[in-house]
Amino acid sequence: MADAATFVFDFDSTLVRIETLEALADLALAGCPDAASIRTQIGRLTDQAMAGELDFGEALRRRLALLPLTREHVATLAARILDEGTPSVRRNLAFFRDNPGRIVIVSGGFREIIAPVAERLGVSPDRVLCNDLTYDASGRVTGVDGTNPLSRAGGKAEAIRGLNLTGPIVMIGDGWTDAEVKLAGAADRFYAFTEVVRREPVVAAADAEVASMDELLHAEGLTGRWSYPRSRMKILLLENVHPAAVERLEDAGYTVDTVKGALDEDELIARIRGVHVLGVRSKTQVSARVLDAADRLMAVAAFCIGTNQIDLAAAADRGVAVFNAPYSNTRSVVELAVGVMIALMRDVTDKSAAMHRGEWNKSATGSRELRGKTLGIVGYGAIGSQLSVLAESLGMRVVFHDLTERLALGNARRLPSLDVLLAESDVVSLHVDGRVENTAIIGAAQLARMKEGALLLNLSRGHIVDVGALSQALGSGRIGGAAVDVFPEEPATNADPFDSPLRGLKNVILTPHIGGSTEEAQEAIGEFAADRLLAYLNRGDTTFCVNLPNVQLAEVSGAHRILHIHRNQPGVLADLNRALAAAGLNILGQHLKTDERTGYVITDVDRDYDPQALDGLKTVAGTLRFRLLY
Ligand SMILES: NC(=O)C1=CN([C@@H]2O[C@H](COP(=O)(O)OP(=O)(O)OC[C@H]3O[C@@H](n4cnc5c(N)ncnc54)[C@H](O)[C@@H]3O)[C@@H](O)[C@H]2O)C=CC1
Ligand SMILES: O=C(O)CCC(=O)C(=O)O
Repeated sequence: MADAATFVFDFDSTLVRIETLEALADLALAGCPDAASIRTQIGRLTDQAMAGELDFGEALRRRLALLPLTREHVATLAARILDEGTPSVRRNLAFFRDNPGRIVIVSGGFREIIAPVAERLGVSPDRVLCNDLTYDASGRVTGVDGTNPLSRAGGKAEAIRGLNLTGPIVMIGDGWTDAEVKLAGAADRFYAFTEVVRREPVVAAADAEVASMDELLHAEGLTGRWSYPRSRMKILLLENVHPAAVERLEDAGYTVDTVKGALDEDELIARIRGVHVLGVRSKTQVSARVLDAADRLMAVAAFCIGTNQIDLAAAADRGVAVFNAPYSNTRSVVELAVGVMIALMRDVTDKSAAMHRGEWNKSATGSRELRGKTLGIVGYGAIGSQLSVLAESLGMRVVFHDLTERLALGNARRLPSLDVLLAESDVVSLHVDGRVENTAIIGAAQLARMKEGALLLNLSRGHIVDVGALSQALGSGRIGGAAVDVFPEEPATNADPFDSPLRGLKNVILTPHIGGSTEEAQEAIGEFAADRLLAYLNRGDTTFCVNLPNVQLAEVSGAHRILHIHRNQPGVLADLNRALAAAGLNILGQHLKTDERTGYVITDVDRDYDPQALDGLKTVAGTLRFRLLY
């Protein structure tokens, strides 16, 4: 049988996320007046050596000579070096512990610092190849042991050869001295490790680049902490999603790309290949055509409440989960609705505009209080019912109409139809969702049923109102004023122009779809939606998913998890379990949840199985998507 590969790891910026010598310089130079200039010189020498521009041994000697380094400084760094582990190495300690005979550490760094890390990783001292510092009688560092090949240029290749390893040798590191090992013929493969630092010449000289231990193990066909390297999973976030989301997703190890504005269908089709997760807000249309072009897509997140911009059924039919943030901007919309109601009642915006033109018009005519007026809320969901509470506390009477049964809060009264509500209300506020059937539910006929001079608010979706009819009703004075935040056609970015028949009308407040645009709401949405995505990607949890059955799941522990999304048709679970049994997989736990369209089966199995056995599961009739998680 062929010998298994030996993995030879560099230390600085590979197994740990620091450059040892720079950390020692920080300690040795604390309080030194020339610290900044010495540090700059040391940093430059390190970079030159790592990029292959300066002989390594020469750079090491020059750097040590610049430093008043003592045994205490070295001991201080050694005491805290375990805290400096590279994140993906810390995640994959099991790989090191399970393969003690296959790991070597080779470094131009120093034994006192490397030893604690080697011990934690289970690497025996004879497989730790590094420099030994020399000290004078007072404990000051004088240099390194010059007989050690690692104190010289090309020393890594020589040191590795000295081990007389059999089988393939795989070198992993971030620096030029690591690339040299392969160039000198002392390694069969060289991976440029770029989790901590990415050096172009090193990447260019490598057989492949790996941005984490997970990618390395995946590239070498080995089992790591995760079933798939997260850094290879591409997340594309459009429409200026809050940085809190980017941070959360990147911290979890995923690769995130952002785009400031919305993309149109063709632009999105051009960008979607290779994307595993797409994040949008209200403007990007995720159509069946887009989903067809998506070859890797697993999930879409609407970083907002509305999901009418996403073809939910088409996504479900392709096994793509869709999430939103149903409550994170609710309060912001409600506060804006209250604000514009007061502003319309008091004609604030027209009066303010007149003042800016230098006109003083102090008059109470047409200005009214909210107190005692009737607010008609159309759509008594999260926003509508929250508005109901605030409006009552301002002294308004609240009536509402909803298609489904809703709990009337406070003294709010449910009305049997939209028409009755329109006839009773002094202010009508629309908070229905953006389903296609709601197109133009407020048109000329409905406006004609409203009280003379009543106010209309639309902070839901643009297509709900026929804006041509509204413009006529406002122009004729039939409707006393309107506040409109959403439009049938909205510019894709802030740089694009806006037009509407509502422009220039008296007592009309137009806002650029900012109902949910507060700092608080955007941050909360970013965090919530990112957490939902992570729960789905990392453990298969579909809580709050709007197009697949919701299943709440704990972290996978001591098992492998098989996620199977299928068309809801007879016999799928039986077929799946037959396939699991045929593959000899031992089931530890299983959940099935279905809706009228789709089924979702989660099966936790013993880790001990032949991975090829899983192929049979993908062929179960009705399968839409299959995923393995651990
Ligand atoms: N302007 C903005 O920035 C924002 C706008 N929105 C919009 O507000 C909408 C509502 O949000 P939520 O209250 O959280 O949604 P929700 O789903 O909790 O409530 C919507 C309610 O409308 C009802 N409904 C639907 N069609 C109806 C109809 N024709 N007649 C009567 N009732 C109807 C539903 O039964 C439901 O109770 C969102 O779907 C979104 O389109 C949401 C957030 C920010
Ligand atoms: O500002 C946004 O992203 C859209 C807000 C919105 O309309 C929603 O949450 O549904």
